[in-house]
Amino acid sequence: MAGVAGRLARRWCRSAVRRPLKDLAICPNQETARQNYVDLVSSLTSSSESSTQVKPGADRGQQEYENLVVTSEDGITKIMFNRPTRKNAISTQMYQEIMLALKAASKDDSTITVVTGNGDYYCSGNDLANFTDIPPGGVEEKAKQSAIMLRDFVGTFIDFPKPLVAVVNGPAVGISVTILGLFDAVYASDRATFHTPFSHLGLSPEGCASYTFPKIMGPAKATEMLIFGKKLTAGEACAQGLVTEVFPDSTFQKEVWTRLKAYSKLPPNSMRISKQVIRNMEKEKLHAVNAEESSVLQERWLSDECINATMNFLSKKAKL
Ligand SMILES: CCCCCC/C=C/C(=O)SCCNC(=O)CCNC(=O)[C@H](O)C(C)(C)COP(=O)(O)OP(=O)(O)OC[C@H]1O[C@@H](n2cnc3c(N)ncnc32)[C@H](O)[C@@H]1OP(=O)(O)O
Repeated sequence: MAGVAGRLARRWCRSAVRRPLKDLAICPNQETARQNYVDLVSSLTSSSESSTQVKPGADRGQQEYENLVVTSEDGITKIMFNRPTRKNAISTQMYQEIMLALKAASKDDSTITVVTGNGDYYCSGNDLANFTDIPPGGVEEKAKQSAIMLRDFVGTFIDFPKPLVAVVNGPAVGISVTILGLFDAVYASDRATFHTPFSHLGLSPEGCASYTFPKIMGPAKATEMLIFGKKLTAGEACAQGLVTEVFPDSTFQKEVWTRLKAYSKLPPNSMRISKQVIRNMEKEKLHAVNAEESSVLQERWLSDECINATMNFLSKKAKL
């Protein structure tokens, strides 16, 4: 395994050159109730003050990321996955970039944050080549590092303080589907599909889907997705409550962005506080679920079922 993995790693792994990223502090997401009240009243009573809190993107430079395009305009920060030739598969570096981009968005002056994909896919999930980059500590160490990264990655979505919207422009696979349960709205093109083939890959659910999916769609439908790997159309995902609304692909971008621009003009503090009210009771539970899922996956990654499925994909013997 180590020899094959090493050869595949050399073939697959990206250059070690990393573009430096600005060190971004995490914005405290728990203000005092008093401050929230003062902010909220200010935003509702003073339109001029509210507009200073939501500056359009003119004064914002575009942050440099290797695998994302992040822009901020009209009160909306857009985080776009940008590895279209890899169907926007999430590499190790990309997980880090997404976390940085979300942390930056959580404290910028936008009101809404949108996640979307560049090209024909929304995202094909975890980059299966991530597991070929074996550290000196071996596969056990790799599994441990991956579990920590996964827990941090999903935790960033759990804690995200503003309305978070997914604009699902095409097929979505794996972790890009499971974390949708942590978004506040999901708009999908009718070209999009939703696929979590964990059993096919010898894996188990992450992204808190083991908790959010049964809650959203009921245990029986969640089983079909998370255990049997049933791929849903956008219409099916909408009927089951995972997707907010489906649009024809021909008008998808225009319709969704028109709507989001209107929503972004709503008072930002009010939206943020409403999100807290809706989500905060669940946060502790979600972090516990995230920790448990990550720890179970740490074991799964070392299983023969998972290693064989990954090797089959990387050696071009299998696709979904
Ligand atoms: C480590 C931290 C956390 C891990 C969390 C656990 C996460 C779990 C998951 O996300 S499970 C889901 C994993 N994803 C997959 O299994 C998808 C694998 N990809 C495919 O089956 C297919 O590529 C496809 C169905 C998505 C698209 O098929 P097709 O339209 O025929 O395109 P290509 O296969 O030719 O794709 C183009 C190019 O991209 C490479 N690629 C696509 N997806 C991935 C991927 N997920 N990982 C690695 N590489 C991917 C594909 O191999 C092609 O490469 P090539 O041009 O042949 O070199």
